[in-house]
Amino acid sequence: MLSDPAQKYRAFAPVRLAERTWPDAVITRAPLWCSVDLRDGNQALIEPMDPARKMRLFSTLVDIGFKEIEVGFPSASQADFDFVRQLIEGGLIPDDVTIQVLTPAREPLIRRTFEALQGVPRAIVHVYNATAPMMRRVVLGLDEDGIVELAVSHARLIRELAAGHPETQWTFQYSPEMFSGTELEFSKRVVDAVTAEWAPTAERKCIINLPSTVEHSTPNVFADMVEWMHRHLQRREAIVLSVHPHNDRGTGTAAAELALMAGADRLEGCLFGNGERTGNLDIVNVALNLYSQGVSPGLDFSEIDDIRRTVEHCNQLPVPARHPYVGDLVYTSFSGSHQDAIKKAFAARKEGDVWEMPYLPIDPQDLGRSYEAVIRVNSQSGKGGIAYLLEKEYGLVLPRRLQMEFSRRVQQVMDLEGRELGAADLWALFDREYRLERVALGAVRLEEAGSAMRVQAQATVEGQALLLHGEGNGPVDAFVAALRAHTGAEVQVLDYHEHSLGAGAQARAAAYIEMRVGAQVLFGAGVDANIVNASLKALLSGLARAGTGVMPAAAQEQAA
Ligand SMILES: CC(=O)SCCNC(=O)CCNC(=O)[C@H](O)C(C)(C)COP(=O)(O)OP(=O)(O)OC[C@H]1O[C@@H](n2cnc3c(N)ncnc32)[C@H](O)[C@@H]1OP(=O)(O)O
Ligand SMILES: CC(C)C(=O)C(=O)O
Ligand SMILES: [Mg+2]
Repeated sequence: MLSDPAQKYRAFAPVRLAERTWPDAVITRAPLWCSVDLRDGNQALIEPMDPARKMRLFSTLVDIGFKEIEVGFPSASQADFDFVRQLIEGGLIPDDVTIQVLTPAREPLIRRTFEALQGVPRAIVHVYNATAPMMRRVVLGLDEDGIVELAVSHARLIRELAAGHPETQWTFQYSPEMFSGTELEFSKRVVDAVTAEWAPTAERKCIINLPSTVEHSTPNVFADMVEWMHRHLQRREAIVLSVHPHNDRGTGTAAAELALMAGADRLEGCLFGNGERTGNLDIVNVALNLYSQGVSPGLDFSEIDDIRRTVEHCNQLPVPARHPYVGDLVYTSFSGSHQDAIKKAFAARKEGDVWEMPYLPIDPQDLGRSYEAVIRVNSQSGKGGIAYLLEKEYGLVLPRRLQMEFSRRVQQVMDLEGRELGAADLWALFDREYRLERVALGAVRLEEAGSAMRVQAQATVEGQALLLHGEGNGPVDAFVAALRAHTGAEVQVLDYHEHSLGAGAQARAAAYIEMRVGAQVLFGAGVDANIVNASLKALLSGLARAGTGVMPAAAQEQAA
């Protein structure tokens, strides 16, 4: 890299726009959307879509709700020409959808474009030519007058060819290519000349599309340029003002949103931002940004993963894991403090509440995503995330101090294995740590003895059979007395929690008991169909975890 990049690169000149209004504007309704996936997206693919892929993407775009779809560049190739014919001849264009096709301002290519459109009920003919100074000089070798003449003569040809097919409802669209790099006064001059030729009316508008063919400036400068055009263009009332941002600086979405605030009516872009170089505007991003503000985008992304799969198949390009709203990881928190806040916010949330969820700008379920991936546990996670997963996936509601105890165990495993632990891993670890499978109760007899309760129980702990006898003021107290007698250790219950797991005939109880065993304070946990047995199992679990010798039943009998 250069130590002084100014030797090679020029700063973009700001726009002198007095009293710009866009900074105070608020977007309260969706723009008109036009998908250019099948044209700008397609022309940027390593392998352009085959007809089957094009058709699949077209029908997905229709299902999403796009009413304007640029379906190709029919004069570029036989494949694009045939695709347009297939749509028209197959009657595959829904009545509320208008197809759009792109052509350069070149006579043979415009004529070929009209051939492709024969018999179409409605169409947008989109013509472009270079207007930027560098392109005028280097590509076309024309001065400003020459460019205006080029644009107007081809606009005229389009009007004339369309007039020959009154059975079609035509809309004309013009793009000064590299609007983002063209002097504003000159963009206006060309556009005004084109609209003078087309003579649109408020009832039959034309579309003027302002592309940031290459993104050169901060998005506020693009917004100034759009507002300038919005204010200065002739026949504005007869124009649908469209923008077509690309994403070279990574600010395509910002540019599109600020352009809407600056007076644009329509956005062109691609699903998940496919397109030339860094891509076209990501329409999904803007649409869901609107949705997150309570504005209906008029596009349906309820099954966003299905759409992503289709787009990946058609484009043969992956959508990255961090991609806004759709990437695999975009609703996932790994870090402890985020998980803690999400868990608490879910617990505090009531049906019908406005969505106010830390770290989740929209509800993943609205896009067909489950909450499963919201929290994932790795070495950056804390107790909140672990507890969330066990609760969401296995119904265990761990008391806070048990969460802290178990998360230390999880951390040890994580440090050892250095990998992410899923809900099933956590459940397996919980099961192992709290001996859920390794504590069993056989016959348990409880009987009242005056005001006391007497218990006699057969149990198996870590493969050892036990016979337990004790008396206390309730089943738990009596069982604690039995454990005390059995182990000779001081056993004391410090805290007790239980809840049901599941509902109906399959319901079980989970019990968590914080206990002192000798000098140790720790938790035991038990799950059983019977609530008392769940508690007794929790006591045995704690005892086993404490490592206090549990005597087998045979040895016990001998000792007796
Ligand atoms: C910003 C955008 O996305 S614009 C859309 C871009 N998309 C595409 O280009 C995809 C489809 N394109 C194609 O298939 C081809 O480029 C075609 C069929 C359009 C044209 O192919 P070719 O005729 O072989 O020309 P090629 O693309 O190589 O070069 C363009 C030529 O047209 C000239 N040209 C460009 N615009 C115009 C114009 N409006 N009028 C006259 N000539 C023009 C260029 O100067 C160049 O001329 P040269 O060959 O004498 O130097
Ligand atoms: C043809 C035009 C609209 C284009 O794709 C661009 O300038 O990016
Ligand atoms: Mg483009």
